[in-house]
Amino acid sequence: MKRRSPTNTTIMESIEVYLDKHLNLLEKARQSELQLSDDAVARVDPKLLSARGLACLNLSVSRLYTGLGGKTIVELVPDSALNTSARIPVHTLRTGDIVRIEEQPSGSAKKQAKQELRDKGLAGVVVRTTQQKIAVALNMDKQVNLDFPRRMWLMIQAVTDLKSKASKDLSRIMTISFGLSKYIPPTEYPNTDFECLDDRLNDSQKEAIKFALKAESIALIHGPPGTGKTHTLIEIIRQLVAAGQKVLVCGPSNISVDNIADKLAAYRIPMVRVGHPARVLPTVLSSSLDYVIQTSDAGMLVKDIRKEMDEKLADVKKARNAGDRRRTWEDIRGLRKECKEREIRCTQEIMRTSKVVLSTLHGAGGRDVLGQKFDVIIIDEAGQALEAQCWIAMINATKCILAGDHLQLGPTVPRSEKNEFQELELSLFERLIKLHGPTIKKSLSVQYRMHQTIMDYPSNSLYSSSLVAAESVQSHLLLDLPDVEETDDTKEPLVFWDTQGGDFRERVPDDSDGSQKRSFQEESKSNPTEACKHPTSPGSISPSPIQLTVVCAALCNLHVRTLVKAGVKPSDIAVITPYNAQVTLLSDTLKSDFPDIEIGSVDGFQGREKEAIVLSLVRSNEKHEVGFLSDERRLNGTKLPVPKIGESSTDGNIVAMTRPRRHLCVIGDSETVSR
Ligand SMILES: Nc1ncnc2c1ncn2[C@@H]1O[C@H](COP(=O)(O)OP(=O)(O)OP(=O)(O)O)[C@@H](O)[C@H]1O
Repeated sequence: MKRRSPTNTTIMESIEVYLDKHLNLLEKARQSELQLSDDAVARVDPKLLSARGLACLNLSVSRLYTGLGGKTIVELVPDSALNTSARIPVHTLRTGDIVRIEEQPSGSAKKQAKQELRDKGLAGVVVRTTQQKIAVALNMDKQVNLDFPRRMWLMIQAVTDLKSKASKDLSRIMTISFGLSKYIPPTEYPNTDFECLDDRLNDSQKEAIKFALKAESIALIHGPPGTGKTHTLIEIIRQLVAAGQKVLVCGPSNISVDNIADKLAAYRIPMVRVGHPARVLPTVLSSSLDYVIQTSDAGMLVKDIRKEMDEKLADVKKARNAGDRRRTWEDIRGLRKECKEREIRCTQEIMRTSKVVLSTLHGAGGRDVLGQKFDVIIIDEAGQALEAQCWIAMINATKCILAGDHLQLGPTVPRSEKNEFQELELSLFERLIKLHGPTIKKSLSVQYRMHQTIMDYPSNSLYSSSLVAAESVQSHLLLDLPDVEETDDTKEPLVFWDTQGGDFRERVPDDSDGSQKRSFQEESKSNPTEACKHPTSPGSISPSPIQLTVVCAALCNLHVRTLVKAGVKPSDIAVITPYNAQVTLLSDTLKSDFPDIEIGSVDGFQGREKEAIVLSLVRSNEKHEVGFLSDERRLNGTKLPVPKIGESSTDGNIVAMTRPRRHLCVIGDSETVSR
């Protein structure tokens, strides 16, 4: 029998099938997201949302003013008629979060009346939170309303474009991505044509840089945690700019883009960061498009218009009747339009002259970036991006460099009971490696973050023991930091507080309100014992930091306090937990004493590092259910070995375990987690 190889026609057909399937899943995901956000915000009792830290109730408007980019900012404070305290109750809202502001219906209001109030609500982005106020930039302009369904819509557009191109003019990147062309790696790197601008680069980084610069159309850089992926990309960007090329740098999240912008800022390269200023790191704000516009000559004119808008906004309050009010709003709308038009002209000029443009992958689908021509597109954290997200930026590209680690958290897809979106979890980065094998990538191997002991577990379980700890970090400990005393904790890189056997069952909120709350409960567990402020009997808990020791009680608070007492700065510590409810509880108990401590979720901490990480795993129940922790995505597609007490620690969050530099403390029930 003769073996036949597939013809181009059959391959084209299979590409079409693949893209159609993708489109179908994205559309379903969009519908499901719309429904979910509806469920979460519209149908769940606001009190329940507030108890989860996802909403703030009983606030009133204290001020309206115009902020960066001509956006109307509304400042909210506790309503004195409904609150005894001037402090906003504990919540998890952070700068950059997309929120809705709605008038609160009275408890007795009819369902329809409540819905009407909801429909009148406005979306916005949190620009500032303090204990006394929350400021929100209102989204008057639909363009900037990048909520999840809209982001899905951008992805659907990208795949639709891809499908139409697939039938006529496929670029080289596309033929490689769909297996129509073989990947031919740039095999020769004459040393003469490459001189590093950064003399600290190690050999694997230099190899990856040469590979990426030489590649004709596409190159992948695989960077396990702390191996200097961002560092390597900075050198690539500097080299490209030095060669007169224009570069678009993207990532799936704001933080992935800002990590690069932050480091690039030191080299004074003309760059601009596109995106909502409230969602940009403060250190990057001076490169943000809105800021650059504001400080330009054209921006000065815009500033005057904004001043006039503020005066008009103040006039709205003073208006004597509905007619006056309507006319003032019309004036404001006119001024806002003028402001926008001037800003668009100014934006085009800035985009034209910037050598480096940075934006999220979704931002690349916005009008500021669309229409610009780039020589190279760089995507960082590509292992975390949905394939469709990458195509938003790559659709017209002639050369792409993708950097990432497909073994860390993959793309986040909407949850569904039937697991129907699982196929979307395969990132383009991972698919390309599967399609073309290791020839399409170069891997970085020296890590500059973790102590050797912290590194060993992720290295052995995920990276075939290929990671090497740089000399500068392999034995560094908390006690080596200035002003830190030597204690049992500060001289240990790895501590496991095992709550197994102790009476530390998790708290499930009262379910008196019916089944609609179940998903919230399932998503958000808290374990008050792990988070409690005053340990019940600290004397009975041996704080001896023996690696992976079984102790009766493991208390997150106690551990943090012990570290701080030994001289570790709260700003060098982060507490990570997979559940929002635990974040709220920990914020409640720790933040007032240590405002600089970071408390967050596993997903939110990807790409970050701290000297010490306390990982609170929460789950501890009779049935030994691990729920979220057993999520394959969080296990990076790798089956974890069952831990043997005293031998190795394990949890579903290896990613979180790769964030500390000198000290990792894992708190959890070894029996629950091992199952
Ligand atoms: N060649 C090098 N020499 C010395 N330090 C380095 C080198 N490369 C990177 N580093 C340092 O290693 C740390 C991690 O680098 P970077 O943030 O670029 O890693 P990463 O791979 O992007 O990390 P992750 O993806 O895990 O967040 C940084 O502190 C960086 O300064």
